[in-house]
Amino acid sequence: MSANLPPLRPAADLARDLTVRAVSSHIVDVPTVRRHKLSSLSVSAQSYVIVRVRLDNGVEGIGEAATLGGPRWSEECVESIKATLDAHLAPALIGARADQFERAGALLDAAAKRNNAAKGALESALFDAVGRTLGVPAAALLGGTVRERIPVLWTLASGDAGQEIEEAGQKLAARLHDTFKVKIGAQAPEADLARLRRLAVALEGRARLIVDANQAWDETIANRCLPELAEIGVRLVEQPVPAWNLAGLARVRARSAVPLLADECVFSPHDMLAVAHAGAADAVSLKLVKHGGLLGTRKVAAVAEAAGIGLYGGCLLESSIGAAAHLQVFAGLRELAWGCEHFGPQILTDDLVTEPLHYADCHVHLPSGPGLGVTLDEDKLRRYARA
Ligand SMILES: O=C(O)C[C@H]1C=CC(=O)O1
Ligand SMILES: [Mn+2]
Repeated sequence: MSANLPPLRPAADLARDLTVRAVSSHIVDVPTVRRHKLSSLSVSAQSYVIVRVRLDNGVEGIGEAATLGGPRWSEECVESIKATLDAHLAPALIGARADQFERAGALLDAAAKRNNAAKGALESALFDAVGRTLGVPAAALLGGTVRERIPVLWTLASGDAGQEIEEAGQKLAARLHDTFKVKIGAQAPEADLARLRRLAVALEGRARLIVDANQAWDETIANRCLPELAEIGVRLVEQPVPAWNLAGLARVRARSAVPLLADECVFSPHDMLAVAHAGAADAVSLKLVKHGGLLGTRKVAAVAEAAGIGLYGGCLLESSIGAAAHLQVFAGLRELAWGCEHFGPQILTDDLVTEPLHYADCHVHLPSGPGLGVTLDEDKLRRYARA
């Protein structure tokens, strides 16, 4: 053996080092810079559960479960996530090997049905801890990267066209974003169409627009509005009808000149397969909170890829912790045709990490450090932790 190489460590040593020793979780509430209005909810603060996993080797990994408006975007809220983590998911992982990600997933699935946001946070923390131990980014543990930065859009969601035009103008001027997702469905369809027309005229030639109805419309309204959205120049329409109505979504898609993006109707790989079979979408929004972690996100992406359905890097307004976990997955997907929407860290008045994600030239950059690539700021955690 060369004198320069460190001696190989016995496998048993490494296994013991990587054993999960402790898991803890904290609820935090971080204010947003302005009110963010979706079809069925509105928030002025984002609530997360921050999960910390400590290994036998002393290394700590972090993960984040995001929610939007309590249990109104999906069924999980920070209170239920923390309770499930503390009582069921964490005990299932204590003593397990952190680097056996697939096995850890099976243990979590055996301990609790669904609860995908909670599982996603815990699995993120495992990837972070193992990556930090080995000195490699989580993306390397998933097969490596094909890109180091990703186009990132900004969401306009105050509901006030004047404010939204001004906000988009600022983002364009700073070269932070040139694509905007407009949240619709909180008001009558005609009012949203008028708002979109104003935005399209004000931003013409400078920006691309997509819309997200968050399940607000029925099939009839969708069929009535989609031709007008096409005329306005909207590039993509996200979840126009309820998640349960796949057949309706497929019928809307058959008549639509604008591509459709599946969001709330795709949590599991089985959901993705059903969307593919129904021909209900052109693209899918990938999110850790829906797919239960980095591996689950890869599985949903693989089904979409097999069906020729495009990939879009979705978010739930995560801080830099949750956003970084997403970027570790997105960086390794061969095609990410629709870019991503991880603007979350920028809509918060403050972040939870020592060095927030880097945004420039309408892209968000994959952080370069080991694990998730970001470091928890203990002071911030204390400041925003719920009493
Ligand atoms: O897409 C959603 O439904 C959730 C979220 C993501 C961006 C945003 O503004 O809301
Ligand atoms: Mn959506």
